[in-house]
Amino acid sequence: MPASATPENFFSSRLVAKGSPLLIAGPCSAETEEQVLATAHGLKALGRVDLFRAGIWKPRTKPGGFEGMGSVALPWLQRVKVETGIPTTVEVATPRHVEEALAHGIDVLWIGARTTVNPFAIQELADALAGTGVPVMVKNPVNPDVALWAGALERLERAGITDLAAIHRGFSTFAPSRYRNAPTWILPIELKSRFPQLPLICDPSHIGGRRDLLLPIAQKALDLDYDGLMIETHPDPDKALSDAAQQVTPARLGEIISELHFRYRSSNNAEYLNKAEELRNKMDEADREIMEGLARRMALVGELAEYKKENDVKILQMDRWNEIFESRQAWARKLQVNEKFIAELYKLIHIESIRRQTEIMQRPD
Ligand SMILES: O=C(O)C(=O)C[C@]1(C(=O)O)C=C[C@@H](O)C=C1
Repeated sequence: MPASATPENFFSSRLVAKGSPLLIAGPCSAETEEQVLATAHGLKALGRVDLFRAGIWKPRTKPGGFEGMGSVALPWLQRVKVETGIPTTVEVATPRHVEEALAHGIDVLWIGARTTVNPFAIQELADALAGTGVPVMVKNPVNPDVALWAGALERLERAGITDLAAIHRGFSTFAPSRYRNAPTWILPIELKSRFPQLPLICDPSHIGGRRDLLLPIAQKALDLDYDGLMIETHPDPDKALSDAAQQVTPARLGEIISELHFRYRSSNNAEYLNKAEELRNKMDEADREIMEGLARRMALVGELAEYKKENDVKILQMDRWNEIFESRQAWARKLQVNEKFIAELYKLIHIESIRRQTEIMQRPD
């Protein structure tokens, strides 16, 4: 997938040159020329912003909200680049957006979560982008579907757009959550394992939806080896026309960045390497024991299934299952293992046990 670092590759070359995560910042929406320039100069003063973002065309959930200033705001971004030297990025959702953004010298484009879900829209964008050589960032689709995210990246790559990055902005969910969009970290990790060279950027503003969550989310992303952060900033966040609760001033962004702890991928310290290896060996042993325990359990399930079959007894035993489900969580509490994790693990074990028993019950004698 996406090309490895070449000098003209926007993301990789900046990452290599900087040696630390990329920082993308700017307002959720461009509202006025003054607001855009005030934000940009505030960010310039931090001295570490790599890319200035602003929403020009805003896909809103409900009609009647602020839908962005549209093309009139593009010259404001041109001024940002001239006055601060920071390259700019906007969200594009249609071929017309691509054309207008490129005509105004926008350096990088991003595709939003509501567009990534739609392969027709992505294909139209890929066709419009073909041959432009413009760097593109692809946000995750709103629904937790890593294949759609990967599919969008592949469509762009097939159109010859190889200067790509992915943005993790969280996923919609019905379940109550402290987040605006559930991070579901396992999905970006899955994307990373499919495309190891692809820069991965976290958008804590859309995941958290609240200023106080920016720091912990950004820290977690850095600890998960993300390559960059995109954080919304506004000179007067409470008065922002969109997403007021999640925006921070450029000065606050500076504080957040200084509070972040930048860790290393690994260490050359011999003592660390020895100790890590020793602990990993012990973890290998623990995993082998877990596996042996699971194999023993599944063999017992098989024996029980044969016996049930002989005696015409059903697979599902709700009382026994409830007892197991409760008692294993109690054991977890006692052993200080995360109860929710054990609950999820036992749901999987139950499903596997049922699958195994079904196989035995339905096997012709
Ligand atoms: O105890 C049983 O009857 C089983 O079938 C075993 C088992 C389990 O794996 O623990 C599986 C299915 C039942 O719903 C309850 C428990």
